[in-house]
Amino acid sequence: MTNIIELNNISVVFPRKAEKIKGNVQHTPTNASDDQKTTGLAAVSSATLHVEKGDIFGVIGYSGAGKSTLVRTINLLQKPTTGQIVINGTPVFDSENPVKLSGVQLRNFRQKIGMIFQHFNLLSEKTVFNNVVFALQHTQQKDEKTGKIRYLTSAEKKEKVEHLLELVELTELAQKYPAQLSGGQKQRVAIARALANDPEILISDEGTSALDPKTTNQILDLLKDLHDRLGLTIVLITHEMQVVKEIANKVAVMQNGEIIEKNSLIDIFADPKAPLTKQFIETTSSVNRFIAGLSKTKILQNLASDEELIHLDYATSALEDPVISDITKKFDVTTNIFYGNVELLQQQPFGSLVFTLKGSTEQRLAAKRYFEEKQLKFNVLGPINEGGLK
Ligand SMILES: Nc1ncnc2c1ncn2[C@@H]1O[C@H](COP(=O)(O)OP(=O)(O)OP(=O)(O)O)[C@@H](O)[C@H]1O
Repeated sequence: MTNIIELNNISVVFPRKAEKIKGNVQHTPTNASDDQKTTGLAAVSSATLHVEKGDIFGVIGYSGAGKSTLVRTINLLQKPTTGQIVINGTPVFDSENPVKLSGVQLRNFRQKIGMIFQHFNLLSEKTVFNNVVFALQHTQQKDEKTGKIRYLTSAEKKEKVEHLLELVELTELAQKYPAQLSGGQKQRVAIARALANDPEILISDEGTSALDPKTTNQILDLLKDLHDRLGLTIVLITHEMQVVKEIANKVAVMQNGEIIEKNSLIDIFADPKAPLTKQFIETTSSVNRFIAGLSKTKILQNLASDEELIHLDYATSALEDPVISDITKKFDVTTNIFYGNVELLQQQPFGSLVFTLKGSTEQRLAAKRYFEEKQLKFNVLGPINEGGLK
């Protein structure tokens, strides 16, 4: 697969205006100039992000981590201080070998990168139809008869907008104004507008953050559907791991202007390295809360002498066997599930189970060896020794 977006060693240093700075980003990038080191605050430090065509790349971090600043460099809404940007194989920014883009080139390049925002940014005095058609005002195409480049005709624009509104299922609301729409509907208008110039890349800057959970899922389903149908590459900024989990295939975690971890979604969830990544993952699962609450239950005290309480994570990349039913058949153990949350991540089972394993010492050992063979992470939560959990 080819990289459609390459952000290489990007740093963005803003002039030091303490009152404007939300986070505590006190460091400067190693490749910043001496001047920037003394006068600037680094919103992004030496960040490298490669996005392949067709990726849905989630960029996650808390407020002030530098996500928006980094992602806004993709369409040069934010100029990096240092680094290099290559879009679709064409360098569009390089601090070492400056790239000169004319106003028209810059506009054409930006038109191919759609963007949606948390607060939709619709024009309140324009109807849904006119909000979308607005994005076509500078659009040009080759005239089929004359071969000359010209602006779209009104009829062409109308046809295009109608098609876009159909894509986002808003045909009936074409003549409504933003104030008459729900948040989800407003974001659909913004998506239609973002797609007006047939972009290959769509950037969502907290596009679902202002929406309730049900509407968030509907918008994420729509984005996934548009990704599949139009072959879009999507870069999704969010502070919610659940959003990433729903649709992304890759993830980058940002903290203090740096990308501290990046990987495929499955590998991030299966083997998170940074403490912040672990924290984000924990927000999407309640297994740790369940385990922490065990002491308030009688589950551990009530374990029989031939019983263990097991916490097992489904987190391997190729797990298809029904392991629980396997162990009961193969090793004649019995199980009782107390907690279970297994879902599909990129079509692979992922989640956790907490269950008792009952049988002779040998049978239980054989079952645990089987988990090991399947490369499943597990730990024994009980019985409790004097020293605490075994
Ligand atoms: N134009 C600017 N001038 C000065 N500082 C800025 C500017 N834009 C952003 N910053 C600062 O850069 C840092 C990173 O901000 P950024 O908006 O990229 O973070 P974020 O992770 O997207 O957070 P949020 O979700 O809150 O927008 C913050 O400390 C912010 O205050």
